[in-house]
Amino acid sequence: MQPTVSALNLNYAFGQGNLLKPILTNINFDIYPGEIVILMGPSGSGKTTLLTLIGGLRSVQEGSLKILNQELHGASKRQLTTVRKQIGFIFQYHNLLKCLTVYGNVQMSLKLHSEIPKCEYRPRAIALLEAVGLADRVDYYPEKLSGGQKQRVAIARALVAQPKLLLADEPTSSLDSKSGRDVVDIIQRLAKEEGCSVLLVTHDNRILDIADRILQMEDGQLLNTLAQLPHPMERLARP
Ligand SMILES: Nc1ncnc2c1ncn2[C@@H]1O[C@H](COP(=O)(O)OP(=O)(O)OP(=O)(O)O)[C@@H](O)[C@H]1O
Repeated sequence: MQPTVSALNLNYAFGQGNLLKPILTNINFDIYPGEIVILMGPSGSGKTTLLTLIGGLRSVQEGSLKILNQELHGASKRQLTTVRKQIGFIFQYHNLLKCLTVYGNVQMSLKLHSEIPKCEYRPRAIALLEAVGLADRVDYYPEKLSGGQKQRVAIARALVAQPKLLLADEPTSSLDSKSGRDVVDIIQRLAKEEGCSVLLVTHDNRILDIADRILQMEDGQLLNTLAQLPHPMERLARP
């Protein structure tokens, strides 16, 4: 089984010369198809930086980072765009467009994919909105929705094009505990149904049970490295 994400000796720094500030040091890990991995660690330890590298939103400086078999180190803008299109993103604040309805926000993701025929936009978007429990809010504007409902629209938007990888940065931090629970339950259910790998950054201890694996980051290093972890096939084989 090919990993969805594969990081090898990955280093990253902000700044240059005397002001060089190492942020990520010798990061090694893999994420396999269908796995849900939670990334935890103190504020400033480098979690968001790692997530944005994986999402092709920053350039890899040193080491290897393969996403869906595409090496991001040295990748062209075009290659990065192609990789980004295959990833679903969910951020702390849903980032919905206020001027578009719920349907319009979800449909936007599909428009990035020229291979998806226009006639499929509506049925696909509605199916996802039903899956996140918002079938009756399709034509609403975001301002009429609660925080939890907005975040569920963001999930639908992230998953509607059936990405192989979902990156979520603090998806529950702006939500009360019940809405937060609903949001991660939906992420877990849809990810498993679609065989999508998930990397989720959180400080929220209440949602750790959805993880197949938890990675701890401290001062830009992963504490539990790949070498100490069982291979996913081994885990699956256990009773
Ligand atoms: N654009 C930037 N330029 C310089 N330093 C930065 C930049 N962005 C982040 N940093 C620094 O990099 C370090 C890691 O930041 P990062 O946002 O990845 O941490 P984090 O673990 O996600 O933190 P939090 O949990 O608070 O979101 C921090 O010390 C931060 O100040």
